[in-house]
Amino acid sequence: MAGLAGRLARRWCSGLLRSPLQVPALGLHMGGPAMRTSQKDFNNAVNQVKLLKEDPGNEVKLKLYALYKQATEGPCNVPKPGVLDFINKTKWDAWNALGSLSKEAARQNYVDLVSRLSASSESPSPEAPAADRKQPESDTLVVTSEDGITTIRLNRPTKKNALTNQMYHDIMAALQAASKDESVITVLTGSGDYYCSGNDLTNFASVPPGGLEEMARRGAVLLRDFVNCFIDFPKPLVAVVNGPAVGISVTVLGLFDVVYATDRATFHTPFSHLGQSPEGCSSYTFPKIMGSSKAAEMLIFGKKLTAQEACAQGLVTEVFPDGTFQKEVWARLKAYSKLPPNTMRISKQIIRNRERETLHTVNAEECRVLRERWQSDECMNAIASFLSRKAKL
Ligand SMILES: CCCCC/C=C/CC(=O)SCCNC(=O)CCNC(=O)[C@H](O)C(C)(C)COP(=O)(O)OP(=O)(O)OC[C@H]1O[C@@H](n2cnc3c(N)ncnc32)[C@H](O)[C@@H]1OP(=O)(O)O
Repeated sequence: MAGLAGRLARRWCSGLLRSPLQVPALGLHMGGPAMRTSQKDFNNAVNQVKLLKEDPGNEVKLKLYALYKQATEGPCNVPKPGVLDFINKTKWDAWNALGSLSKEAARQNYVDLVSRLSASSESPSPEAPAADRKQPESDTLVVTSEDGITTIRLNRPTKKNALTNQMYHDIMAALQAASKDESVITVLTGSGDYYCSGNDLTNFASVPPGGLEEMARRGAVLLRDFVNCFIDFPKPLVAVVNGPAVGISVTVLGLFDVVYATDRATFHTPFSHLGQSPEGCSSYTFPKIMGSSKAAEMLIFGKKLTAQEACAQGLVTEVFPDGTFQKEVWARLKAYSKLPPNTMRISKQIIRNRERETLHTVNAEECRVLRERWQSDECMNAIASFLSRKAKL
């Protein structure tokens, strides 16, 4: 499943390549001073776009759209679409960002861009990174099993391992499989410089036919099922936090048995900034782990903890220098994986079982509250700000 903005953008961008940008036909009035780019060059470039062999990606299509509008209509002169009209707002932002660029310069830029795209689509370099090409969904999670350890690796480093809807499903399936496989320890970790940047905010951009209400209902069901998998996981569960962690990737840590972190990691739950409320049972586990006032500072005010602070508060088991993190942690986990599996499982059960029912109740309540939050103006505005690149943490 693709995210909201991505999907919306893809939908209009694909139309954009089929018909000349879904804007008025090219009966252009391009008089004025001598131009380096003739109307014929420009018309040719518009036609050439439709013949590109490779999809140039959404960013480029957005650039083409904006240049086309500027070249044909001049500076953006239409009212800004509403905050929830994501597609048109993204297009408007791109056009508006060209400011007072002249029609002539926009035409030239458009022709230059198309000519670069045509050249690269004629001679593709296999070594060139396919930045705009979408990875198959299955690549965003990599599951391996070795030395008695099943490792579930978030593998979307270019998006800081933000969790798409598909990834929630894949992680649930991986946990189900790991609970039954031969391994004795299960590890969750990330690829690249981040552990995980939390929920992919574009998940909220795909508003289904039932509207915001239906989107919030589906989100709450998915979140509840996802967190339940952590509550019920029967074997020792270890987080190897290889970098900064945000949102839901932090809150579920309270349901892990052990959390190892690089000293580069940070722990951030910016729910108030996003008009959202705590999940992952953190409204229960965090006060229990670190005391209610420290938990409030994280969950209400969004205080970001360093790895050392998170360790001092009991959320992290141990912090390692980044240079030796992987080596030290995996050596230790390999040694632990030689311990008797049944004994470890039984010990986990006796530690966790007492509060399992409570955790399910907490999870259900947090999802109920979030379902309402996701329909609030505060939340929608925060997400729209992020999607329009105006805000980040
Ligand atoms: C089923 C629903 C369940 C819902 C459960 C609810 C969970 C709540 C949460 O998880 S709340 C937390 C949500 N996360 C965020 O708010 C983080 C948003 N991201 C950022 O603020 C920043 O990206 C950053 C601080 C994580 C990293 O900043 P940096 O400058 O180092 O890197 P970039 O911003 O350039 O990021 C690289 C690209 O990755 C995209 N990206 C990063 N995080 C997310 C995200 N959470 N959602 C969507 N996209 C994300 C970012 O947009 C860049 O993409 P681009 O290269 O295409 O521009």
